[in-house]
Amino acid sequence: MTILENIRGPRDLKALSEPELGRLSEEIREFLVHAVARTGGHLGPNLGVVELSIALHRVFESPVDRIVWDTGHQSYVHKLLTGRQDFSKLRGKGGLSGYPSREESEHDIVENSHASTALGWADGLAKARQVQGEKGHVVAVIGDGALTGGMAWEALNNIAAAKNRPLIIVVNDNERSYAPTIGGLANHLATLRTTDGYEKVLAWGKDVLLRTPVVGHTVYEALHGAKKGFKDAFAPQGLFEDLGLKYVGPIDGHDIGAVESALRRAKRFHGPVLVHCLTEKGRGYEPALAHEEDHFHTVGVMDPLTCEPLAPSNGPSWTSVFGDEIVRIGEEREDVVAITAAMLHPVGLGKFAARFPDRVWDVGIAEQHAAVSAAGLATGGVHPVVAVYATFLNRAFDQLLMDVALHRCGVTFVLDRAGVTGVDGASHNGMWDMSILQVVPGLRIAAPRDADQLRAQLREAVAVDDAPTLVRFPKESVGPSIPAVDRIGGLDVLHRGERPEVLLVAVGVMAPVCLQAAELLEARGINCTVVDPRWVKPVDPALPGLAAEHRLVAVVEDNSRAAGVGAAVALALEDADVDVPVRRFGIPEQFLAHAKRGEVLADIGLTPVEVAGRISASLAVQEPVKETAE
Ligand SMILES: Cc1ncc(C[n+]2csc(CCOP(=O)(O)OP(=O)(O)O)c2C)c(N)n1
Ligand SMILES: CC(=O)[C@@H](O)[C@H](O)COP(=O)(O)O
Ligand SMILES: [Mg+2]
Repeated sequence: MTILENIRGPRDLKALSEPELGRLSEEIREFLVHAVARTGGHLGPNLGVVELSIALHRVFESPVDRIVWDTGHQSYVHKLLTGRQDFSKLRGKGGLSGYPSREESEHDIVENSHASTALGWADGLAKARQVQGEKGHVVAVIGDGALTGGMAWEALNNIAAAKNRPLIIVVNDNERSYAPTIGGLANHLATLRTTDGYEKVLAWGKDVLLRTPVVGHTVYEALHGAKKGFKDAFAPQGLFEDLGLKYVGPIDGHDIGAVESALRRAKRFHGPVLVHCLTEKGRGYEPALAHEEDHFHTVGVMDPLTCEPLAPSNGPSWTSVFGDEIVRIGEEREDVVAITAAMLHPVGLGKFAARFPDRVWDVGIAEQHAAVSAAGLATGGVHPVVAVYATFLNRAFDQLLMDVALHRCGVTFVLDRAGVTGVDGASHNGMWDMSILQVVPGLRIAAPRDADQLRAQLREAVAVDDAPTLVRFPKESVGPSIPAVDRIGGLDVLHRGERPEVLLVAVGVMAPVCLQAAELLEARGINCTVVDPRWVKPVDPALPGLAAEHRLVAVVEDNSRAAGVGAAVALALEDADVDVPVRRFGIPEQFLAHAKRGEVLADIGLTPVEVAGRISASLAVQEPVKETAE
């Protein structure tokens, strides 16, 4: 039995000796590399928090002490130490989530994988403790990347104001988001990282002075309580101390003893305290440390020895098609610039950045700033392309509405991971964009069905300079091109049956589903028309008239059913006094459990069989069409 196998819960950590803790760290790293290589997941971030997680669970008494993980992608070690060691189906259907999960454990609190929220959660938890007179510590673990998010500073502003409300912030500073963390904060953290003199002097002072009879203790207390000036001489605390937080660090985040000592000091402090831990993303696994792009932030299924991907590639991804086309556009249009929120490569801007380094900005994990800055860029005379994952645009809704759209700024948003993403769980699905953005006046939304359409719609989008535009596509390989057989208004006709009864409106990647559903229906004698609107907002003016020629309209989208494209089409028919029934196929108003994208789509009925079945059933209950006299 390994030491790790004997850890059933945090209590089992308390009695381990220093050598045993060292062995445990090695066992955990060995476990992580092999387990995550088998399933895919956040290998780099978790290799970086092995000692930190062990120290946290030795010093604090979770779940009475509340430990909140920001973003939560780095909670695998926490899971291993809190009774969850079956990683065989990590992020898979019925297996462990890749993020904290209340359903899995009482030790887990925040399931939201959107960064920069942990300090806000901790602020609330600490206030609740204080109001109820409850004992127990509140600890928030936040990465240096997540600290670049505005919400973290809103929380810090509140936390620092409450001098008598204990709250411990552990900054897991590995100097990276995916890429090296950017901005003034990153530079400040770097300053703190390189001036650890104060801690060393303090450690020396404690060691020597406390052994010095009579005066030693007094001198040590004086040293320890030294004014800010003394401390600044060794480690300019600046930012955090000026905010009113006690700063402890920088601490070697891979030295369990040092981290424990710092956490115990923080524990004794009756107010907000920040413990700055220096860690290494990918620690202990050379291929991760050598991976300059992101230190194996997320890996697919791979051979742990060679790091060769083992999952079959099904051809180019939507991301790569976007990444190549935006470079071509950048060659033709000097005014096109790009913005990423700490995800340059994941959103496909790596090639653009290499080609046009002065025309791309990484704003940190700051989607709201990205949108407002884009409004400024557009007003300043250039055309910004803001590339983010669909789910993360949610937090920039107000900025898109009130800064970009209200001022009719020519900004193009490119949403990757739109629709069901699957393995990253509920908060990662890009399922809300085409619902919440329906209410943005002037915004135009495109959903390409294949690579050719992505290229074309992206070009159409960046050509608009007096309104925001948005192009969205999913996390999967791009399928084969789907040619149009006709065009009606702005609608691409993909299929036109004889005397069709059903109009299938295929939104983006749902085109193959609709074409297969049409085949199934026609096998039952129900002929269909299948159209791809390309631009789903505003609804194409030709759609109501086309709908009027059919008995039923079915809108199929990889987006929430509520207030989605289907709802917009129904409204357009109503406004045109076209009383043809509309059936909406999309994602139900649920938080979807983690599973593969295909599994989730099947579970929610976004398959040809389900769509055809529902349409057939709808027609069956309709009044039969009266045959008009010949
Ligand atoms: C709002 C938001 N934007 C982007 C992401 C994507 N994302 C996940 S982890 C990560 C980097 C986090 O860096 P850091 O907080 O330093 O944690 P580390 O991975 O270094 O441990 C990013 C950008 C996210 N989860 N949330
Ligand atoms: C935690 C987080 O938000 C990202 O790391 C995300 O998990 C990446 O998702 P992809 O694997 O789809 O790029
Ligand atoms: Mg980091």
